[in-house]
Amino acid sequence: MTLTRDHILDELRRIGLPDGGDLVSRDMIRALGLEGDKVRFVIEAPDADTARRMEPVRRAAEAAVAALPGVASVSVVLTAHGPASPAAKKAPEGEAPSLKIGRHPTPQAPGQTGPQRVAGIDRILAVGSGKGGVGKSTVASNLAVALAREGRRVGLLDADIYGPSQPRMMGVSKRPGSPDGKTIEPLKAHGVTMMSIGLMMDPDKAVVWRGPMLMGALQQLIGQVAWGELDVLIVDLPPGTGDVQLTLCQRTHLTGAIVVSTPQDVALLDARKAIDMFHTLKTPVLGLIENMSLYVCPECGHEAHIFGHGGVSAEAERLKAPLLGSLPIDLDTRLGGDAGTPIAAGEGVMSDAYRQIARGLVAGGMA
Ligand SMILES: Nc1ncnc2c1ncn2[C@@H]1O[C@H](COP(=O)(O)OP(=O)(O)OP(=O)(O)O)[C@@H](O)[C@H]1O
Repeated sequence: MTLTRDHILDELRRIGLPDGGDLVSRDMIRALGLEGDKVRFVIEAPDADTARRMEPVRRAAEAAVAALPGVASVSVVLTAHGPASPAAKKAPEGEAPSLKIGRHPTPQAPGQTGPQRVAGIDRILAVGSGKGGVGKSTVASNLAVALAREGRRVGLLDADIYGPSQPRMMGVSKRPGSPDGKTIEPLKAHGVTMMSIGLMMDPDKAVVWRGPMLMGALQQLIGQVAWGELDVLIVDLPPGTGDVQLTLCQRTHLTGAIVVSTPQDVALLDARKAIDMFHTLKTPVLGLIENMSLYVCPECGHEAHIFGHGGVSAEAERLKAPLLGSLPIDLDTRLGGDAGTPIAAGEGVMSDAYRQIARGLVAGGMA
C-alpha cells in the first residue's frame, strides 16, 4: 500500500482535542508534506496559550503518524496563529484583519456544483500569461485604470500569490482593515477598488503554502473582500498553469480570460499552454494582448521589433480569438509601474492604447 496524504489525515482524525473535535475537523493541520517516506506538517493552534497546552497532542500526532506503515520519519511543528504584529497594529487603517489568510478552502455547499457567481460582481476577467515577466501585471493594472476612466466600476484582485506586484504598481501599501473581523475592506487607487494577497502577508516572509491553502486564500480574497457592486473584477493571476488558475476557473464563474504574451517564440509556446489550460477548464479565452511588441527609439524614431513580430497576432488567428491590442516597449510604462501610477492614469500614446483596449472590452460586453 502506498502512503498518501489521506492516510495521514485519517490517522490525525483519531487524535482528539481536550476541548472537542480532532486535529483535522478543527482545521489545525497546515503544510502537510509527504516526500517518499518522510512526513512533515504543522499544527496551528488558535493562539499561543493553546499551543503551549497542546504539546502532548503534538507528540501523540507524531507517534501516530510514525507508526503508519511506510513512514520512516515524522517532523511535526506546533505553531500559533498569533495576534497581529506590532507593526501591523500601527497601520493607519486601524486594526489589521484577524482573518487567517491561507486557511483550507471550504467545500461547496450541498447542491452547489461547478463555478459559482460572486454576488455584486457582474463580470470577472482573469489576466494570465504562460511565462513570468511578460507584463501581465502591468497590463492588468493599466486595463483596470483605463476601464475605470471609461466610467466602469472596476475591481482589481492581485492573485499572484508568489510575487504580488499590484500594491507597488497601484501605489498602495496600507494594510486593509477588517472592522468586523469577517470581511476585508479593499483599498482604492486610481479609481479602482483593489486587493492584493501581498497586503495581507508579511513582505519579509517567504510563502510556503501548499495547494489547499492557496485555494483557501483565493476563495477568501474573492468571497470575503467587501468589493461592493462592480461591473468588472480583473484578476491578475500568477504566471503559468498552477493551482490558483485551476481553483479560480473551477470555483468561480469567469466571464473569460485574457492572455498576455510578448512576441518571441518561447513566450508564445508558454502562452499556448496557458490558453490550452483555459480551454480545458472551459474558460473562454476572450483575446490576446501582445506586450513589448515594438521599440521606438526616442532619439531617431527608428522602430525595432526586439522580441520578434507578428507571433501573437498569428496565434490569435489560429485560436480564432481577437488580438485585443499590441503595446510597445515604453520606458514611462515601466517607470509608472514602479512609481505606483499606471501609465493609463495619465495622457499620451500608451494611455490611448489602453483606452482603446478598454473601449473594445466594454463594446463587446466583456467589461
Ligand atoms: N510595455 C512595457 N514597456 C516597458 N516595460 C514594461 C512593459 N510592460 C511591462 N514592463 C515592465 O516589465 C517588468 C515586468 O512586468 P510585470 O511585472 O507586469 O510582468 P508579469 O508578467 O506580471 O511578471 P510576473 O509574472 O513575474 O509577475 C516590470 O518592470 C514592468 O514595469
